[in-house]
Amino acid sequence: MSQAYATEEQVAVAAVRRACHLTSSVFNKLVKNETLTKDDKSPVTVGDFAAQAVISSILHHAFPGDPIVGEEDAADLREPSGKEMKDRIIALANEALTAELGLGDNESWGIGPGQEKTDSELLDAIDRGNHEGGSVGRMWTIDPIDGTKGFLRGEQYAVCLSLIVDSKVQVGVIGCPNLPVDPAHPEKGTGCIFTAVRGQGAQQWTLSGANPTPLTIPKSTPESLNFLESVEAAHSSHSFNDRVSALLNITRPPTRMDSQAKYGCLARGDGGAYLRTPTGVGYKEKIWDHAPGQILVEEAGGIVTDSRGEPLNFGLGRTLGENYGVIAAGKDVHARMLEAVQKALAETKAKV
Ligand SMILES: Nc1ncnc2c1ncn2[C@@H]1O[C@H](COP(=O)(O)O)[C@@H](O)[C@H]1OP(=O)(O)O
Ligand SMILES: [Mg+2]
Ligand SMILES: [Mg+2]
Ligand SMILES: [Mg+2]
Repeated sequence: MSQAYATEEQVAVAAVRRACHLTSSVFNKLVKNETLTKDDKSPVTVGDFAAQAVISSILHHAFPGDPIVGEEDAADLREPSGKEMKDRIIALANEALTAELGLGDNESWGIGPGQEKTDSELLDAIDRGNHEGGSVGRMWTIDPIDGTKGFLRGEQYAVCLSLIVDSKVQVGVIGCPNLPVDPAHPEKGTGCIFTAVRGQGAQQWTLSGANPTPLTIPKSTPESLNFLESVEAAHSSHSFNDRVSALLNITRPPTRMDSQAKYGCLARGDGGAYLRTPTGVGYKEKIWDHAPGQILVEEAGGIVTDSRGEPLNFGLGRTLGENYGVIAAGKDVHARMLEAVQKALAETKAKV
């Protein structure tokens, strides 16, 4: 008997790999009118839309009944003013979908030469990400470009996909085209895919889907430990992390990086711990921003909770509900970190 979720993992890797090639090739060709500002003031590019179209189209061919919770929607592209951008997105998505079959690919997933899709098929694929989420049944999450600000700076970003079943993440895939394969050996170049299947461990692959390496979070000491945190101070409080670092006697400076590449780095031992603290009231974390990272860290032997020590709840809808931040670390570090976070939170409350 084959292992649980073997096909889901294979399809997810194929989809993320095609989306990674698309986003990294589009970066060099991006022009000014190919980025929009969304209602929440965050940027979205032709790369985000086209990558969601590609992943969603592949999922629809492989698992037609599965709902999708995706970050983007095609409303702006259906407006007459969005025609130029839409045409570019359709061309990019079709180029990615019709590229030659690679390792593990199957043409029944709607990919390979000759498998062009129509405009309306691809816009519908983007909009199929409108599922409301919930606690029952299967659903996929797509973040076609996580860390769009990092992508636009030419720094880290990630193509993120997960399968959630009855609120529990079962498969997670994170593609990081700009991440060094091995930080100790820059000559090996960039581009990694991280995968995890519940109960089957975590792995790092090359972008072409070769050389899987199992990942385990190494043990840390205060001297070897450092934080992985957002570049954007508006996404996670840098000063709060500094206070937690001080409480833990951490001497190394934090590594700042956009996107769920941080979870990949934690899983392979590039940094000691991931800490994300709300910067104000109102922002709710999205499930697509943490589901693949959570399973990756857990399968690499770590723990992921919020600042109360509770597991993240992926069954509440498109968001994680009220925002209590995220703490992710190896088993030996997590309890100490939780204690320090709670102490720092109590200090903050005492001040106001
Ligand atoms: N105020 C906020 N607090 C926390 N995360 C945010 C906030 N605004 C946007 N984000 C999301 O944080 C994620 C990136 O995290 P990081 O900074 O750690 O890389 C993105 O998905 C980004 O959304 P978006 O995709 O809309 O840019
Ligand atoms: Mg994101
Ligand atoms: Mg995104
Ligand atoms: Mg975004």
